[in-house]
Amino acid sequence: MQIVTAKEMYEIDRLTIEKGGVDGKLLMENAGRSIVNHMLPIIDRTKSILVLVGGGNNGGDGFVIARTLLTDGYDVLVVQLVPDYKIKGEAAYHKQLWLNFGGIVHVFQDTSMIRRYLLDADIVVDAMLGIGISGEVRQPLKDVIGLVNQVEALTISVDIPSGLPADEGESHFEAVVADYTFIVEHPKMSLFLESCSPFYGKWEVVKIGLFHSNLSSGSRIAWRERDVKRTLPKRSRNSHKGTHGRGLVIGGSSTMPGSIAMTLKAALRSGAGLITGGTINEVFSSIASHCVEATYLPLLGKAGAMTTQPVDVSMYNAIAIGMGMGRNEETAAFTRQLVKDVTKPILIDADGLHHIKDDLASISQRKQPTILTPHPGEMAMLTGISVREILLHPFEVSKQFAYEHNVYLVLKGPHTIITDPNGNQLVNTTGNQGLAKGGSGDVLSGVLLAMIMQEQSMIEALANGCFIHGKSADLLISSHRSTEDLLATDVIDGLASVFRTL
Ligand SMILES: NC(=O)C1=CN([C@@H]2O[C@H](COP(=O)(O)OP(=O)(O)OC[C@H]3O[C@@H](n4cnc5c(N)ncnc54)[C@H](O)[C@@H]3O)[C@@H](O)[C@H]2O)[C@@H](O)CC1
Ligand SMILES: Nc1ncnc2c1ncn2[C@@H]1O[C@H](COP(=O)(O)OP(=O)(O)O)[C@@H](O)[C@H]1O
Ligand SMILES: [K+]
Repeated sequence: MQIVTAKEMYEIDRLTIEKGGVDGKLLMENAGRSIVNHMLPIIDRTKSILVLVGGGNNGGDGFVIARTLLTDGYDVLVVQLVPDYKIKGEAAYHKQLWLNFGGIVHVFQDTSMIRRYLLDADIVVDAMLGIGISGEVRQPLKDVIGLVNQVEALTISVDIPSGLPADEGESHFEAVVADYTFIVEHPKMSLFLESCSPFYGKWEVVKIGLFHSNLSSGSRIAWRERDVKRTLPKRSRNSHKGTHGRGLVIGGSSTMPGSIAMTLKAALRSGAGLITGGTINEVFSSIASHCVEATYLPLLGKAGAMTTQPVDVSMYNAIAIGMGMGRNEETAAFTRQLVKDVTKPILIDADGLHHIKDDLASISQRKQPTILTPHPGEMAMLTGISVREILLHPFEVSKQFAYEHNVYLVLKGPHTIITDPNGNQLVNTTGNQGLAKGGSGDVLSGVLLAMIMQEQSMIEALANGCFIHGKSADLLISSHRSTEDLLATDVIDGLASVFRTL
């Protein structure tokens, strides 16, 4: 499912009309009708429906929705928020159809009129502003958006909640807080931004028959279950433990022994053939009892943390480093040296990211894939860009960084963005706030390590790992866990139910 900017969406519209020969009026009809089909399970004939129509094509969709519902016997009222002369083109055509079919258009007079209609409505269809918004919302729409957000009625937004930007980078907006949004054809970038996603409510993408095209701006795809099912390698009946990779996890320190244990266990639970934990002597005993299936590589420690030493990694297919290592300077030097020497794919997380912060130039020279898995705070530390700016432009910041440093970047969050060194991006669609707890990242690293050792493209392996990790949390909170009590170790246990369905 391609994620688009407003500009890309207009380009796809244009191609559909010019190359595909599909009339814009037909597309609008398709959009309105498809949205009604998606609305039917959540509305019923006893409810009164108010359609708020703006001056662009989003409003045009609103006229089609109103007509489709009216002809199906629903109680529908249309309020047009702009003067008649502003309704043009395809929207004017569909307004005329609405009138031909016996519909009435109530033109906006003042906010008290809107307040009255809103109080009488059970359902509000928000077709005021779509992806054509520019600048701050003007009056009277600004007030109307405020009123829509005050009333009890169920709010259904068409394509995008009115007032919300489609793209990243906007920090000031006033928008409808929708209960449902039916997104036309492609999710817009803002659906995956922390500041914007709550406005969408529950969402679904409705297909209207647009042209399929490869955008010149590179691929940006929402990674869903069907993608995982398509790309996840199947375990052969004849496989042996060596087939699924031999992985090394380096981490842990006297104060943080648990994190490496979680990474080891998660890797094993995600199909890795053989996993070794590289950690200091004083940590072994405490973690070995938690993960008896792993083997261990003793490393030299000083003051409870790893110190500089050579490590033979020749027998491993991939390495994960950083979890629970601590920030000691000798540990940092050890990490930097290892990352430089190792000619295997290497995943760097947590403290490991701090250690390589000033060594990104040598990372970009690596011939084998380097995978960095920062959360926004770690990304800020790596880039010198504030967390606020990162969250405002996560797609752009990720793309620049991955390209500049020749790395695979997994920028973690409610919508984790995975970027390859060419700037292709996959966005995870699973996970919930139960994961916002210590240890979730360690588990993710283990799942990712297992994935990258199995045959699949690197970016898909990372996206599959993120999907599986989030899905485990989703299944757990839909059964016997809550977002409050969910623990990282539960997410490891939950991996079984995810793999059974894939
Ligand atoms: N080809 C088509 O006809 C299709 C149109 N579609 C719909 O069309 C929408 C995009 O249509 P448009 O490009 O006409 O854009 P919009 O419908 O988002 O709105 C543009 C209108 O809003 C006004 N406006 C812009 N910024 C404003 C602000 N800050 N405050 C107040 N008013 C403002 C403009 O004056 C203009 O009248 C999509 O979101 C989608 O709903 C889809 O149905 C897909 C197919
Ligand atoms: N609100 C949320 N919704 C969905 N996933 C989340 C949320 N918060 C965190 N996560 C996921 O949980 C993991 C947290 O990783 P990280 O921040 O490194 O945790 P830690 O360092 O505590 O182990 C990431 O995979 C992230 O995507
Ligand atoms: K809208």
